[in-house]
Amino acid sequence: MSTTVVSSPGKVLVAGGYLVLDPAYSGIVVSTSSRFYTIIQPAAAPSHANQIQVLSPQFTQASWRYDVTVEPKLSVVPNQENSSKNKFVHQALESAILLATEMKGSSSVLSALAAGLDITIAGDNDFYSQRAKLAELKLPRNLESLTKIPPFAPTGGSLAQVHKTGLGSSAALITSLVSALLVHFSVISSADLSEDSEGRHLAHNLAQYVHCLAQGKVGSGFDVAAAVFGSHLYTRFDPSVLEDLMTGDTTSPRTLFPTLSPKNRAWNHKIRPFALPPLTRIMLADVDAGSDTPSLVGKVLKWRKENDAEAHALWTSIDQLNQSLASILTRISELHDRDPAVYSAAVKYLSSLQPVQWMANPWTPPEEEDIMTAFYDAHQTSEAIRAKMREMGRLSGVPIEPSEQTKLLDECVRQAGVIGGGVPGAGGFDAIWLLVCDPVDCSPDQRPTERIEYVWSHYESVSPLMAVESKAKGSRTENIDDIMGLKDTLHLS
Ligand SMILES: Nc1ncnc2c1ncn2[C@@H]1O[C@H](COP(=O)(O)OP(=O)(O)OP(=O)(O)O)[C@@H](O)[C@H]1O
Ligand SMILES: C[C@@](O)(CCOP(=O)(O)O)CC(=O)O
Repeated sequence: MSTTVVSSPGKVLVAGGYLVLDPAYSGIVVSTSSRFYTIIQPAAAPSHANQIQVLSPQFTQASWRYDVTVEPKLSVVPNQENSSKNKFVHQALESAILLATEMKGSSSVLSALAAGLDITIAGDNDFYSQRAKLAELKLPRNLESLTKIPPFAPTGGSLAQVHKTGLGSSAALITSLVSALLVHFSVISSADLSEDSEGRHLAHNLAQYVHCLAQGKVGSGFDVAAAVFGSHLYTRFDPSVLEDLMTGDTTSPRTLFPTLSPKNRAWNHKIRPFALPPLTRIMLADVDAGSDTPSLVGKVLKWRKENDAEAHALWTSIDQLNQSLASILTRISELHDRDPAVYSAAVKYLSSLQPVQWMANPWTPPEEEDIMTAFYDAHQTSEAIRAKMREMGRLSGVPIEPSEQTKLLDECVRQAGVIGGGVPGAGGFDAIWLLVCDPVDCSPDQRPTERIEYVWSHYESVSPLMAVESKAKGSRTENIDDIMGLKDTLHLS
């Protein structure tokens, strides 16, 4: 049996934090070029029938063995010699293999496991903070320096110690792992993953289920949806779809397919198309601006519950702004398609001016006016979203955009060619995102990206990430030779 490689992207929730937990609202999710990769191969040592070895070479103590029994009842049991547990990997293996036995039959699964399997998991460097590595290499914290760190670099510690950057490592990992298993066990085809097929929706439903099981709760699921479908406008599914599988005795025989089937109408999430406009670039940074507050979500939801009317008004106004931002960005893409040359000239012009100056030029060529107006609207709207999210933070007593982040973001969004920015997802001290103009024919020192790097270089707390928006829409199968450094770094033959 041949090697299967599946990758799934990370995510940035640009708008819709907290709102997206409620199916009445939606969020703008951008998927990243930074991906998680799962590589499945027949075991190197053929004596390991029905045994699965999982390896995460970027971490210490990150190798897990599982013994699989298919009949009379499926079980995936961690080997006693494992030096650590990995609930996420364990749940992914158990559920994906159970689903495969339901759909393909025990004998098909047994024959795929006959020689044992070696599974390797690798995440792009962006998923884990590279701040310490840059300091160790005595390199400045900029994009150029990040290219000098080898791909899939060892983090130097264990999974429990690693400093994550918020790109959704567990969602991307689970999505790539369960999708690779479904392909390897021939439950779905490689093509299914990249098409709007039932197979792709099955992989989505399975990944959502496993992620909820491993996290012990049903989250909004935008991170898994981004890993499966790529950038989109997300409306969550009603958590009751997973109620039966999540509650009760999960060790007793379960049947997954009736619930996870793409034909199950209880999966009522909505994935609407979205992409960032041409000649713009998302810039992300790992920020170390203050103490971490893990209970942000609980506190905000408590305030919402206790202040129903005020919260309803605030949620409604934020949702209107979020939806406006999504439609303005979509309109900007349409303006590009109408006349790419005019659009390109307009982006070059916008790149040289601060947003406050964008509408001030009386000599703007008439054919560029709509484009300038749309970019200015995007800027105004994303600033208005920030203001409302600060209000949410103030009212609920939670640092959604703490003052340290406000100072940094204000300085960034004042720069020439910067459309907008914010604190992604739940907010806090750990990250920021910016959307900047990225013109084609422009000298390097005139580029908004360079200007932002210069601003960031003055902040001890800021370390950029490499990611741009993923051009491929969600999960896909890969040829291992096409992924720079994957074979070498992982010592795969
Ligand atoms: N490279 C990896 N190999 C194996 N397991 C991993 C890997 N990366 C993450 N995991 C699993 O995911 C878990 C982390 O999940 P958690 O939900 O805490 O992160 P997250 O919220 O997705 O992180 P972030 O959004 O900051 O990337 C780890 O404990 C581990 O079980
Ligand atoms: C607050 C919330 O809406 C977004 C959390 O996003 P992030 O993990 O901070 O990127 C929670 C959720 O949607 O699961």
